[in-house]
Amino acid sequence: MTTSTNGKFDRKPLIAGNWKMNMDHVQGITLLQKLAWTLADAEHDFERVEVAVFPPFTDLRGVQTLTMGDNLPVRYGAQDLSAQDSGAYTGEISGQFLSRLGCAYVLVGHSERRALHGESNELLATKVAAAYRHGLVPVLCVGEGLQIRQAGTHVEYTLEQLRGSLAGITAEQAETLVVAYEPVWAIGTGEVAGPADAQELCAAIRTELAQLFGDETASKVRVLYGGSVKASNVAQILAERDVDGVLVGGASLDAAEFANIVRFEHHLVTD
Ligand SMILES: O=C[C@H](O)COP(=O)(O)O
Repeated sequence: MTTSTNGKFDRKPLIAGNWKMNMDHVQGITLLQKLAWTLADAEHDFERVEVAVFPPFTDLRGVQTLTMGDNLPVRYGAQDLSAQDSGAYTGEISGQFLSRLGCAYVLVGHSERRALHGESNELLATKVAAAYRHGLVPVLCVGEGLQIRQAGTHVEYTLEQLRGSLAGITAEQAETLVVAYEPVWAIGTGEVAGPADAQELCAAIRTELAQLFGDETASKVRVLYGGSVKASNVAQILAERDVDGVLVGGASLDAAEFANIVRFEHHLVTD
């Protein structure tokens, strides 16, 4: 995109779909084909707005096949990875395997993994390091629950997650980092954070990144918002200065809806 005075448009918007534990390998292919056709019909410019999907592990080989060559420039990643590289870790998936399957990204520390699998900031820092070791870009998820939001400590809580989960990474590694701010109270609930709420936290995250890694690095990091994003609310959220994209759950399972989210700039023109 072209340069703007605030620098936002130096960062290519990223529209990411997290399929969670939905879509088996056959359904996943069908969904991605529908998305491809819809975006092709709309002549979507993937150079302008990047599209990525995060299917279940078992879908990744099929997604790789479908996106090979230049036919479908959708990028993809896994929803988690092991902190280890190989060995006796039954049930774990190495970043090395993901890399060999053509993954560009990997989600790290999604709130569902933090809550359901007890993933701590300390563990997540080792997963972030593993992602970089294997050439994957981590999409680090942070965000507060309802009680913390109601207590008014959401900014400090989220920044603590950020600092803890990035412990040990270098400024050079951080340049490619993606952070997703996802308030837990807005995930799958239909409750969407207002654009001003999203901006407040995304800006606070960028300021913290600047303190950790310097202004230049922080200006390159893409900070996404996630939580009940739909085609009807995405344009307002992405109009905010520090929001560089969205991480979409439920609405990414519907090809037409997700394609409309990808085409958010058209809503800006027509809304
Ligand atoms: O990873 C995606 C988020 O958990 C948001 O999910 P949602 O769009 O269904 O609220």
